[in-house]
Amino acid sequence: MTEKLSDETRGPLLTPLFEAGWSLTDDRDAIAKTFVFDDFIAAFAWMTKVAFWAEKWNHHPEWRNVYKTVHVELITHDVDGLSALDAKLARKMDSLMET
Ligand SMILES: C[C@H](O)[C@H](O)[C@H]1CNC2=NC(N)=NC(=O)C2=N1
Repeated sequence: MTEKLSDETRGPLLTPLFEAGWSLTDDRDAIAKTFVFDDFIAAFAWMTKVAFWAEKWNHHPEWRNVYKTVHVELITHDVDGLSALDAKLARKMDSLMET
C-alpha cells in the first residue's frame, strides 16, 4: 500500500525537485511544474513517453496541455497527498525532458 510522505522523508525527497522547478501547490498536498517545449509535437511526444512510465508504474499525472506547454500536478489519490511515487514520476518527467 502506498504511504503518504512522512515529515522525515519529505525534505530529502522533495528538495531536489524544488531545485528542479517543482513547487508545492497551494490548495492540496501536491507538487506542480509547467514544462515548455519547442512546439506542440515536442510536448505531445514527451507526454507519450511519460504515459508509458505512468502506466508501467500505475501512477498517473494530472496534466493540461496547451500548445507547447504542459502543466503538471502530481498527487497520490489513494492517500490524498504526496507519496514516493510522485517524487519518482517527477524525476522521470524531468529526465525525459533531456531525451
Ligand atoms: C486502480 C488503480 O490502480 C489506482 O487508481 C491507481 C491509478 N493511478 C494513480 N495515479 C495517481 N496519481 N494516484 C493514485 O492513487 C493512482 N491510483
